Amino acid sequence: MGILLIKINNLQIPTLDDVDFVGKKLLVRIDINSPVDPKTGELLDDSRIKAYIPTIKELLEKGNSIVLISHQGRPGDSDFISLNEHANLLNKYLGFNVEFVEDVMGPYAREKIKNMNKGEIILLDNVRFVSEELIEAPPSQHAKSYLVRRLYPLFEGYVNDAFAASHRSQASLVGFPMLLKSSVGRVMEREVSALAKVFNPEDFPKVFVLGGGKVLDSLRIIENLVKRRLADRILTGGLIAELFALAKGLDLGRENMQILEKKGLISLVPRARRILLSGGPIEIPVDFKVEKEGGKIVEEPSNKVSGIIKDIGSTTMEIYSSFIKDAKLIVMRGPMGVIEDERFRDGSKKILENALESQGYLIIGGGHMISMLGGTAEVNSSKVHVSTGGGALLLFLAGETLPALEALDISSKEAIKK
Ligand SMILES: Nc1ncnc2c1ncn2[C@@H]1O[C@H](COP(=O)(O)OP(=O)(O)O)[C@@H](O)[C@H]1O
Ligand SMILES: O=C(OP(=O)(O)O)[C@H](O)COP(=O)(O)O
Repeated sequence: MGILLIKINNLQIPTLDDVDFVGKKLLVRIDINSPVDPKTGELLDDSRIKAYIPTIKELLEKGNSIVLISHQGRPGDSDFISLNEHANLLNKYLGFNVEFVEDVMGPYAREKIKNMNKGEIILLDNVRFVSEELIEAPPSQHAKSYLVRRLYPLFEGYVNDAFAASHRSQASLVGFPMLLKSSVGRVMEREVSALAKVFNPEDFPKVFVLGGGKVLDSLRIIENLVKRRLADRILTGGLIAELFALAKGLDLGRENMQILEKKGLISLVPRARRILLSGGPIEIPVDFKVEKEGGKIVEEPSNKVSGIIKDIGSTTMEIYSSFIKDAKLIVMRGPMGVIEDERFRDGSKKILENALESQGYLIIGGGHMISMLGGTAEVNSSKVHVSTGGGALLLFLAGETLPALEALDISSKEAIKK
């Protein structure tokens, strides 16, 4: 092994400078999971796709042939789609042909991989089409999965560049490093080194703005932040705000309750209440923008909600903006509302504008909020870190060990046996 290992939380993780990936056939786990328009099925943002171009180019320039593997969405959701469109975008940004293989581990995919020539590149289809991928299990168990056993013998090395998925202990993230020589790619390397530099737990006040739809992840994140006293204020939006509103005893009306129930979120109310009782600095919206029967859009105070909640209201925007203005460090993940609908983008837009104008350092993550940046070219990189991660970013900042990084650490220590 080489010498440029990244050291975090006592883990030692090899980078591409530590491994001899030259002229090899490599499996490269990326995370190009992107927001999707539920009406048209089109990708709403391609920043995660663009982020991988340097890693891919570097590996190809070193004479490797590479097979890209990624997930997209979750079964049952409207963004659970094939990676066909992603392949077209990779083609466009790389400037040469990425072959899209509409299969993950079947005979067709394996044959294609076996017959690859040096310098060729394949994108496999959505790895979550294989049900084993969705199981959260330790690396040793995933190393025995069909997915890993079918694919690993075809490769000479594994690169994990999927920072945004590194909080998942899933087969394509933790299984392969148990059997193949492994390293992180440039995206993962950039994220962990940049975040270690810009996130100073001593900075004060630290404001976290957490919205979006992944409520279970957000609860886990908030529990960590509160336990380690890392946040001075946690401003909630999206579905997580609704959960904390219920935990504070607010009545959100029959329709919102039905929506939350359908998503299985009501059972999380006691957990949210425990966070509040332990003194968690949680702020909830004082008003919401709601859609009433017949499609009328109005703002309603949080204690008198009757329509379906779709965004934060304008008084909340003002209050949240004042907290953001005074912050030394702002961490933002997940939109304030249903941003796929133009009528409910204002809350996220206003909060983001204020964060970009503030004197504080801004760390922003999660595909949906990043899509609101409209291309990161204009962002001042000395004041803003645009992360490819959302949940992974927050858990990393909150001090959790991420399973995919842990697997690479185990892999590097076991390398001698490979
Ligand atoms: N009040 C709300 N009700 C339902 N869905 C919401 C609400 N607010 C935000 N969302 C949804 O949350 C989703 C984004 O959440 P998430 O995937 O957690 O964010 P990110 O991709 O940025 O990490 C969007 O599809 C958005 O429509
Ligand atoms: O988009 C992702 O996470 P994020 O919404 O927290 O940024 C990752 O691709 C992980 O996806 P998952 O949360 O369905 O495991």
